[in-house]
Amino acid sequence: MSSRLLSFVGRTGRRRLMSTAIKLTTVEVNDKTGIATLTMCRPPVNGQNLELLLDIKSSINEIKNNNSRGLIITSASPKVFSAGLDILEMYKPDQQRLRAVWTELQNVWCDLYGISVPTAAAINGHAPAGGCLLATACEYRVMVPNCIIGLNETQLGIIAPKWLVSGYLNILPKRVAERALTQGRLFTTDEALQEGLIDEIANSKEEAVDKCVAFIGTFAKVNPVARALTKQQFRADNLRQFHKEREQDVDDFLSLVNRPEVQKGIGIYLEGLKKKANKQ
Ligand SMILES: CC/C=C\C/C=C\C/C=C\C/C=C/C(=O)SCCNC(=O)CCNC(=O)[C@H](O)C(C)(C)COP(=O)(O)OP(=O)(O)OC[C@H]1O[C@@H](n2cnc3c(N)ncnc32)[C@H](O)[C@@H]1OP(=O)(O)O
Repeated sequence: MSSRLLSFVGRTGRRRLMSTAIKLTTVEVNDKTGIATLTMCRPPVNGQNLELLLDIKSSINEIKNNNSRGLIITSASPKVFSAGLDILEMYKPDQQRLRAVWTELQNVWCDLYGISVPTAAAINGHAPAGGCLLATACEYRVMVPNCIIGLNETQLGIIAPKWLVSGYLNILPKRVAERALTQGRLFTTDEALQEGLIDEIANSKEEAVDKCVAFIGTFAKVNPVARALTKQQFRADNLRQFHKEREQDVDDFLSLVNRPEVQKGIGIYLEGLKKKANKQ
């Protein structure tokens, strides 16, 4: 939950500031299907800052505890599923906050990757880097046309840690994953379908959600405990490895981001994003 200062003029005519709690995710459970939809709502691009990550984590936990039959993750933004980590969190960072950001990204990944109910991503817009991470943590992906998805870290001069790559390796053949990661390739929707990075294309967000619901529906007649244990068997090795390395991984991330050449690169990248946005 993030707090925002609202400014208003009170009865005395003085401007007052009021702090309100704003949730950056919503959870809606469909009464008929029992499926929960987790929607990210941090305009304009669902940049994963500390508050969004905390809210995603708490929404996943809410879904874990409310007996939902499945989880669909999507975005309230019309063009972007998630632009990945909020780069502002990494530029000239406050060290404690940066540590918390990476720890929460780890938490979101392991909670989403490890949840026992069926999961699907309705990718209703672009999903680079951390956006792709969320989608690949799920069991099924449906994406709208003319968007991009992938792990582009090497393009930014950084490397994606092993746990982040493991989602990719669950889906893509090793040869395709290695080439895509070393190139920092962003796949178009059509390319992603061709390579198997996504499972289906849908013409709208609504259709994407419907297709995710249909996927989750395929488990209706499967014993949920047997399903959950089977999913766990497939994912346990990656999770075990992640838990062994997670503390070292935070230290590695911090030392990488704090390197002067990486800070310089992030500054240039941010400038490029702003210039591009101003041209549009
Ligand atoms: C740099 C990282 C350094 C060290 C990390 C080390 C290891 C970590 C390894 C892996 C973990 C994951 C990392 C990440 O997720 S890094 C983030 C990577 N994300 C990107 O490269 C995406 C950048 N964004 C885009 O390509 C486009 O915005 C996008 C295709 C998503 C949408 O395009 P659209 O045309 O719809 O919007 P824009 O006009 O480009 O953007 C609008 C607005 O939003 C700002 N913006 C965009 N993306 C981000 C972001 N990730 N963080 C912060 N802000 C972002 C953009 O600047 C515009 O702002 P404004 O000018 O103020 O309107």
